[in-house]
Amino acid sequence: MKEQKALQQIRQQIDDIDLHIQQLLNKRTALAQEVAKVKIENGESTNFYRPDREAMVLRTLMERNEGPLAAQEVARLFREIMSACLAAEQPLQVAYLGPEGSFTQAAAQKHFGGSVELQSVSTIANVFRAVETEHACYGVVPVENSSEGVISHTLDRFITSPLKINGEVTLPIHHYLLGKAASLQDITHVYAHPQALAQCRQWLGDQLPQVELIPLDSNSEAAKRVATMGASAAAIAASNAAEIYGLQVLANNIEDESDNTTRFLVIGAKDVGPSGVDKTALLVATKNKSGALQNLLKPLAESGISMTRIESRPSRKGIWEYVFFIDIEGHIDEQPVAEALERLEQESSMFRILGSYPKAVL
Ligand SMILES: C=C(O[C@@H]1C=C(C(=O)O)C=C[C@H]1O)C(=O)O
Repeated sequence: MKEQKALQQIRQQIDDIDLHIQQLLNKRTALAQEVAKVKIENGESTNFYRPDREAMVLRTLMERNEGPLAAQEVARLFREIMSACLAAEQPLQVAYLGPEGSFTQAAAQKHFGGSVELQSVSTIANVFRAVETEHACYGVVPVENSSEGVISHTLDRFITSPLKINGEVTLPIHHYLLGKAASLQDITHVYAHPQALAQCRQWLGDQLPQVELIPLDSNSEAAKRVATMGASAAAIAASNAAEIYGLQVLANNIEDESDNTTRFLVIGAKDVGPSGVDKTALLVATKNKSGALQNLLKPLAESGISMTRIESRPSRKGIWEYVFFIDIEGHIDEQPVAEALERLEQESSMFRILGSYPKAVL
């Protein structure tokens, strides 16, 4: 009886707080709508998304958090609040490498929250096209995996696309073997994206040494296909693909590296302002790979700008032997970065800034 009363009192307090939270959320939404009005008055387009501002809001929340809610949880909740506020200004269309249930969809959701309109697109090239043709405001594509390296399809599209990098998302990746087989012995074919096949190479070699491995455009495409096939077919995909396509989980966490992580890029048509903790991606070419590369990178080293990644790819244009994808820390609007890049540009035969964007917060 006493316990019941105590619970009742606590729940009354929770109800009161919920009322306040709800009123405050509606006030916050109304203010976001006011921001939208001001943006329209200033002649901005109806794309109100500001990744720099959102990153700043999330970082501030995490820094000042005193618990008992974990900072990561607070950020996740506010990610959703901002997503809802933005949708109340104007819903965003975001194209991602599908089909439904793909890791890229999970990355898009993690970055934009649940209130955006997600559009499933069949290839990386089509994600770029959807944004280039303004069928979507933003796109999300995978760019590198911690165990398998770079996704060259994505990098190669930047050589010809005018789009900018507006953000990054990192996602821990766990692979599942999905299908209808009663036992692993019944499986003769395994379908998946080449990256997933590579990330599970050892497990497949140990557990299914005889099967034929068939590469497809995406893991969820593999799950979708396997759903129409007999019990000898299996797919490697994310766990949520099992539910979406009505398949059984035959084995879980089959990736060879337990800390397997994929990094995704958010692409858009516009530049993003500085958020205080940013990265800049460059596309640079030299005529002579070995000698010129050192000169190219000297301005960065001399300005103390840290380079977080360099990747070389064949230029595909014939004029240059190689192009380099370089990631550095800092935003192009910061003076030391701008100065170093000006010098770097002088050393290169082609130079493009693919975008300055906030470092992933979540
Ligand atoms: C409200 C704004 O618009 C959007 C919504 C935001 C929010 O809910 O805090 C932040 C940035 C924008 O994506 C704004 O620009 O401040």
